[in-house]
Amino acid sequence: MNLINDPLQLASHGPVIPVIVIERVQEALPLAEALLAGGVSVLEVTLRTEAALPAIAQLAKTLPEAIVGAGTLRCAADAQRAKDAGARFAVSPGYTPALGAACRALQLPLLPGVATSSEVMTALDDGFSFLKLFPAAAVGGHALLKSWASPFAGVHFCPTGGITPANAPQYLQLSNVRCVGGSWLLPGDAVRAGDWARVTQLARAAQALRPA
Ligand SMILES: O=C(O)C(=O)C[C@H](O)[C@H](O)COP(=O)(O)O
Repeated sequence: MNLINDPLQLASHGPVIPVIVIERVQEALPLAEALLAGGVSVLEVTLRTEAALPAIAQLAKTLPEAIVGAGTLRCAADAQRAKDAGARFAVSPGYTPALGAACRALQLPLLPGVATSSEVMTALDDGFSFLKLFPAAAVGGHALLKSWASPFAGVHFCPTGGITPANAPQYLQLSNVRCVGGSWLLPGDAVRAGDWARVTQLARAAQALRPA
């Protein structure tokens, strides 16, 4: 798999990329194993917690069957940290040319966040055509993506933010949506309780989601 030349391959592993927040490093391995057991192998670990980078490093080393990436990149330094930890891809809530350039220099495939037509055009200018719509539901969701299909033909999206198992099939049915992102596979109470069977069950259900 060559994610650098074709980040869209991230979407070929299943319809849902889980957005993961790791509070304690020791949760990372059981949590990732639970997702893998449910068939979900592309894992976005957000750089929102202290535990994120050590967790990415651990998962990258111990779970070669997982494709572990870093989320919430906001600047070039984040890209460097993600790469150093062993992330194989990166996701950002928004886009700046500086972040795009840093990821390219590091050969770190980037799924950049966009919320407006101008941001789509800025990302396209810099060679990114697989984009995360964020925060999807808040900025127009399904209707926005449908409106973008024609002017932005050839651009693919991973809507994230407000996606649920109930509305995911409608998003997946859009011609310009290749996968969705969401945090629902990892409910806080299940993670705190170590209820990994529930995570596996949610992962399996997510993996089975189909266009409406
Ligand atoms: O931290 C980031 O970079 C993010 O991407 C934020 C996440 O995408 C959303 O928090 C997921 O949204 P929910 O699935 O509605 O919980």
